[in-house]
Amino acid sequence: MSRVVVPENFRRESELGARLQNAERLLIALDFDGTISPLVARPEDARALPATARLLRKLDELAAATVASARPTFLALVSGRDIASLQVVAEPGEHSFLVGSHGAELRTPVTANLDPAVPLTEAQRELLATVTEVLESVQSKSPGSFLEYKTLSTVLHTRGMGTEEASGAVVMAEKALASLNGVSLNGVSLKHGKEILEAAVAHSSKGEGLIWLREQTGADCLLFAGDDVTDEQGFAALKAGQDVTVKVGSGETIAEFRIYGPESLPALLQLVLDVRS
Ligand SMILES: O=P(O)(O)OC[C@H]1O[C@H](O[C@H]2O[C@H](CO)[C@@H](O)[C@H](O)[C@H]2O)[C@H](O)[C@@H](O)[C@@H]1O
Repeated sequence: MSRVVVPENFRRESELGARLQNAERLLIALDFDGTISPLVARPEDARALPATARLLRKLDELAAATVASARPTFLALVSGRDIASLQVVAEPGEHSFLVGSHGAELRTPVTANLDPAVPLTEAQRELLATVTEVLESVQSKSPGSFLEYKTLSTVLHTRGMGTEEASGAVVMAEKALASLNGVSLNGVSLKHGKEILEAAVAHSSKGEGLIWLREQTGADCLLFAGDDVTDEQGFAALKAGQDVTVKVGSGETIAEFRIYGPESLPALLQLVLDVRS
């Protein structure tokens, strides 16, 4: 069971603080929607809470200042969004690593601002067009739903619909995809998230993204905070008792610690700055 840490207690949570302080090479990896930003009706309207945005800028500066030192602190955003969308809504600093599309897109600070376009194979392009057509048909029969078009996936959003209508739309989409004639769905990864169903043409996970980040940074302690079901694969890839896993908000989790929501994140980031600056 994860331990709830309320902001006022961070300083007394000696174990959490000690791991962050004692790490030689620390990496702070944060999910975006539901962690850095509160969840909102439209994906394009999501933004970091002002206090979080300010502290992320400070952590990005800390990353720049310590990168060549014996005790670096690295920062990464690890999102289900594609990197092009993440750059717009998260406005990441120049010294941050970016993991987009649930681990399928990987950028170091040096490559983060290069062309975000991901080359798709012809087969992926065709498959994405096919699943998108299916989801468009479902969406047209599901008032209140809408689609989000991403580099490697299409997402059916049901936020704002009634609970029954929303689960009906998701089931309809799953059935329609499963009954596609003559199309192999081996290349499709279906991901359930918070009031979304995503059909991706790349198989990747946040766990793979975090393993890549550890290789890139040589971090001996990695803090990962996330709110969604896809973040559980990230928690699973980390080392119990050495790394720090933080579930943001309610819901089942394998994370060791839990905070109430995005509004509690600034206190955690401030603790990181206090023990690492
Ligand atoms: O890994 P994340 O950075 O948390 O991205 C996961 C998905 O986030 C977005 O959807 C969620 O946030 C939306 C805006 O707050 C909300 O409307 C939606 O209901 C949430 O599921 C994003 O739109 C997806 O593409 C990401 O995969």
